[in-house]
Amino acid sequence: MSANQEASPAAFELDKVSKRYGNLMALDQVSLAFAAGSSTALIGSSGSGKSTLLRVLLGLEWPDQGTVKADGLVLVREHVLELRRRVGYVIQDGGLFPHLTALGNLALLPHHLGWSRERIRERAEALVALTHLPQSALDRYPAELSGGQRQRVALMRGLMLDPDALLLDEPLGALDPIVRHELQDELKQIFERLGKTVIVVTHDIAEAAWFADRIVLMRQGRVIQDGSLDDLRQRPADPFVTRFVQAQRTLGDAA
Ligand SMILES: Nc1ncnc2c1ncn2[C@@H]1O[C@H](COP(=O)(O)OP(=O)(O)OP(=O)(O)O)[C@@H](O)[C@H]1O
Repeated sequence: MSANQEASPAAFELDKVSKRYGNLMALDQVSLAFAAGSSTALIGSSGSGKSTLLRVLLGLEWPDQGTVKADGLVLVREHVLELRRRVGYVIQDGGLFPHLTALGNLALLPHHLGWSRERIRERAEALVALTHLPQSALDRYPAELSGGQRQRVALMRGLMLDPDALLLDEPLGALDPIVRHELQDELKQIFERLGKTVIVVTHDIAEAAWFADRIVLMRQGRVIQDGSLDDLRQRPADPFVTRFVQAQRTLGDAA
């Protein structure tokens, strides 16, 4: 995905996309565009369709109706493998293969693409520096890593092929508050430094606002509001937005 120019197409675009599982509308006429190089947070209650939206963008699920475009081109099955090489995908708990070391997990796709061992090691070491993973962790199995280290390896795996975009599905959901806070800082710096298109799913509105100026709030497969944190707080599009914002506890509530 090319640099952020006025004339360049959106990195991703959904046009009236619907996805149904049996009677359940996981996505209901969703239209959204994500500019190249932009960061967006998707929030919403459980089951509102956030993960499905990411999966549809990656061609892991196919809409029943509507079109998905990547870089201005309608996504078709023949292009999905090529798209996945250009888009890093990071999920909660990392989704690492337990029988492979961290380096083995990082090497899987590059090895498949014919990269040499030296090139893989070199890229992994560059990412160790970027993500602050201890070097020694590369040779450990996922069960021998902390939750934060596993998430760092998962992020490194998403970045191995230097993708144009990163889709992150609750990347920090399973972490303790201190590690989560640390990784929020680091991820934000990484996003800013790399300038990639980022779409991050989170349940936490403060985290959403930390990562992105643009917040898309979903409910029951629909986009309820698309704007800034300020828009959500000051100009809620629906009473649900206010309920969602107010449902996030702050320390002040406990005092
Ligand atoms: N493969 C599937 N088969 C059947 N139903 C599914 C499938 N995947 C998702 N769903 C349903 O579609 C709806 C949207 O799911 P999705 O995972 O996209 O929501 P979400 O907003 O990411 O939720 P959470 O925040 O809990 O992860 C849910 O009701 C879910 O149960």
